[in-house]
Amino acid sequence: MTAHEPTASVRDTAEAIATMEIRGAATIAGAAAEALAAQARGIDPDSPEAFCASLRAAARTLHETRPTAVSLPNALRYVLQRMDGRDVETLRRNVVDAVEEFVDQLDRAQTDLGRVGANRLADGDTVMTHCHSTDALACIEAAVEQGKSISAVVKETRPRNQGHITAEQLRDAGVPVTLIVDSAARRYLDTVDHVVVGADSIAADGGVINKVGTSGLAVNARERGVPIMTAAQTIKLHPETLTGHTVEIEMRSESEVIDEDAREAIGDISVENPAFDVTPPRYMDAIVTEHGQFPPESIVTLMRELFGEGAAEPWAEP
Ligand SMILES: O=P(O)(O)OC[C@H]1O[C@H](OP(=O)(O)O)[C@H](O)[C@@H]1O
Repeated sequence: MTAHEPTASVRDTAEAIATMEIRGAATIAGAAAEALAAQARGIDPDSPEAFCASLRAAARTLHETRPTAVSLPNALRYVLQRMDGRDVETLRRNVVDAVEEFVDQLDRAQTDLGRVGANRLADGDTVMTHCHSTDALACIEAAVEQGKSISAVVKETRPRNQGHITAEQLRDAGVPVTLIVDSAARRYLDTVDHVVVGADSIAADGGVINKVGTSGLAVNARERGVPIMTAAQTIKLHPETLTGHTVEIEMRSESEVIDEDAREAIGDISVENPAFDVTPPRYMDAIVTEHGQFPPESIVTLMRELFGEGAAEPWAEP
């Protein structure tokens, strides 16, 4: 291994993110930051420049895994911007400290936004969920902690069925759960009081990029008069959209949609598997963050406050 190559720990984390063994925007961010700390601890470069080059290379490897959740580059940027010092030991300490600080903030932000989201829920409410979002769950769990009785209708969320994880975690929190197939969502909207989803990225115009199926759910919720909120800590804000960039939607393998036997039996068709979609701001009632709730159209104000006019690549040299 040359000094610039990622350590095994970075390669393992990158592999786990790409295969979705580690998944969910906030969890990916925490894992990527921890991998940078492991890289900082695990190398013995002969100069401060070599240390920095090695951390930047690790950041690139981690970034190349999945394209949509901006929490990943935001995490890398947070840590690398604090990579400061004239000697290797100082640089190492600063990176490790920045990672600890980042992970603390991640946990605190989720707790804080959970309380905000919980205030939107009333005692006796039934909520509908899509996919598995730790930010969305934080809102429901905080409502339960406030003493509210909450029930949930959980969409299974094909093709990877992350709804099963949501169902299990809500059951553990004492929330009665009804699991439904995705196509039953509109029927069950008549029985719910609120839809709560997470986000992988939020664009400057207030568009919410989340697990595919969110936009259809939001349109149906609006048609049924059911309020829908996105729970998203501010590391989900996508700074590059401030300067006109769009968010890349990850296309995943067709093997998640159809197994080999069925594929062979059907023959010559094409299969597509986009992992995310964009919900236009007009179909979302609120974005709930650790800084309070925002109408989607006003999220750009918070974005400018936190990121200025945009952001460079995480590995850009200062
Ligand atoms: O950060 P938290 O709220 O945990 O998750 C946010 C989002 O990340 C997930 O993506 P995937 O399952 O990694 O494709 C879902 O789309 C979920 O809403």
